[in-house]
Amino acid sequence: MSKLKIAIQKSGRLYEESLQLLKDCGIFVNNGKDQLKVSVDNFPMEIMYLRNSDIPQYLEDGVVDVAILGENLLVEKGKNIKTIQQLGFSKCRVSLAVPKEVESDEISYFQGKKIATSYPNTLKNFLENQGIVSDIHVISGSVEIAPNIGLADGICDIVSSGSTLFKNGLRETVTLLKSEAVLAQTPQLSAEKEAILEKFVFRIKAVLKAKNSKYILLNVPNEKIQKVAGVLPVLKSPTVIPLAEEGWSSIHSVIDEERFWEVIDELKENGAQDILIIPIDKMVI
Ligand SMILES: Nc1ncnc2c1ncn2[C@@H]1O[C@H](COP(=O)(O)OP(=O)(O)OP(=O)(O)O)[C@@H](O)[C@H]1O
Ligand SMILES: O=P(O)(O)OC[C@H]1O[C@H](OP(=O)(O)OP(=O)(O)O)[C@H](O)[C@@H]1O
Ligand SMILES: [Mg+2]
Repeated sequence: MSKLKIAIQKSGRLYEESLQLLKDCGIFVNNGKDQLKVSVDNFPMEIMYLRNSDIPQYLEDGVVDVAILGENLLVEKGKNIKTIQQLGFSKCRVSLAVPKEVESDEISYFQGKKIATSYPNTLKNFLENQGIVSDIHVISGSVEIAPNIGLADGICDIVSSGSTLFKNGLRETVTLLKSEAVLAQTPQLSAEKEAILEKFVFRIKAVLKAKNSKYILLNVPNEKIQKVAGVLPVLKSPTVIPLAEEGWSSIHSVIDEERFWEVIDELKENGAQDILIIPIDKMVI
């Protein structure tokens, strides 16, 4: 029987959460990461631990079937690779930054300037579209140090919290793109592997949906059920269960975590009491 070969990052920003996602999907990995290729007992899958930056090539060549990698890398490598699913972690952006003394926020600042980056293709395409000609200097890491050591006038690199820029006396000016971890696939998959992938993606969707949703329980006087239920953004319609105390009911529903904070005051104003919010493990709808 076929196994779906999945590449995940060997170590780095994506490693922990990629493994956690597999675990949440009920896929239990047998060995530690010292082995570069490991099998799975309870799902037709084989895991390869690779460098994030090598993964696009492996996908294009069909050496691996699917992979979890940073979306920004697919843009950089420009490969013919299909993104199947956004995974919601390792969120970052690729941005231009300048020494904090530079006043300009404009892309025109970079005209004729030297820019250090690990993402030359992304930068080159962006500058071309903007009609800016710069001298791109490629370095593979610690890009933020470049302006301080006189290597460049600015940089183009990954920014998340912005603390690396801050510590190095730099300031983000222009965002080229936003990125997060994605599940991507090789151009050609056998029907058998497609079927395994479909099961895998089904599980991922259930996990992601559950992460963003919460189970909500609240008590309400019967005459206010309609009003409170009207405030709740529900899946279908809320479950209403009578309480032992006459004239009161318990309403159960599922709510987007973000929406909860939006509607909490409205729920209370409309008579909801004893509100409980509970995490959901998996959600299949
Ligand atoms: N500070 C950050 N915050 C959030 N996501 C990040 C951050 N830095 C990088 N990423 C994302 O995680 C991915 C992996 O980054 P990481 O620095 O671990 O590896 P890498 O340097 O790209 O590659 P390799 O595995 O080849 O050494 C990046 O492609 C990007 O999408
Ligand atoms: O905005 P921040 O939250 O500070 O994150 C941005 C930093 O994170 C990444 O480096 P990483 O720590 O992955 O080191 P690396 O260069 O060795 O990959 C990136 O290259 C930036 O330097
Ligand atoms: Mg990095």
